Amino acid sequence: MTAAISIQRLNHHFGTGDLRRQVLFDLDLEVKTGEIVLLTGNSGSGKTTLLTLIGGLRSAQSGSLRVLDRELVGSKDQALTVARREHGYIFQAHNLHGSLTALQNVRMGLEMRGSLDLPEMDQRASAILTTVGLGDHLESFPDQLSGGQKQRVAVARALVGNPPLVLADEPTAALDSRSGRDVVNLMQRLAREQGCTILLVTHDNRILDIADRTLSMEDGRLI
Ligand SMILES: Nc1ncnc2c1ncn2[C@@H]1O[C@H](COP(=O)(O)OP(=O)(O)OP(=O)(O)O)[C@@H](O)[C@H]1O
Repeated sequence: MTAAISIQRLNHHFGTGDLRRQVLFDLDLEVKTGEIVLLTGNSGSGKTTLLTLIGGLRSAQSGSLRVLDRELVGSKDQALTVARREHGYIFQAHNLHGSLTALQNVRMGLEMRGSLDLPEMDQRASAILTTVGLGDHLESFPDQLSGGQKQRVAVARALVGNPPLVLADEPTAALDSRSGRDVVNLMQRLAREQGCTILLVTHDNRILDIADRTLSMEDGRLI
């Protein structure tokens, strides 16, 4: 299997001058295509920083960071924008648009790609919402949905475009154990069906069993 993510000697600093501080130290990591990898570690250990670098949400400074066969260290903003379109993101605070229905929120996951017409986008959005158990809530607005339902909309939006890589930052943190379990089971099932790679940051011990591999970070290092 080829690597979806390949990292060598990755370092990262925040700030400049006297305030410059190193937060990631000499990371090496390979994640294979189709692998589900969980990333755990104490608060402040660097998990989110690593996830945002892999996702092209911030610029990688040194070492090598290859994601889906694209080198991100030294990449221009434009190349990072192109890279970002290939990933699905799921965040703790689901980031749904309050003025859009569940269907319209999920459709946004396809609109960025720009290759499908409206009826086809609606059909795919509605199909994946049905898969996540929200077929009866296509026209619901986020504030008409429970936390678990909103998170399932966010999962549907991240996965609707069949991204080869899904990055998730504490997707279950705001959920009770039953909803959290539903959300990760769903991610796992869709990942297996679509063959995508998942990297998931979590403090949630209840979901460790979905992983092919669990990594831990401490003070900016992978241990
Ligand atoms: N934009 C920033 N500017 C300066 N320092 C930052 C910035 N973002 C994060 N840091 C620092 O980098 C370190 C790693 O933070 P990061 O958010 O990656 O940790 P984390 O493991 O995801 O923590 P948590 O589990 O609390 O989300 C912390 O010391 C944090 O204070």
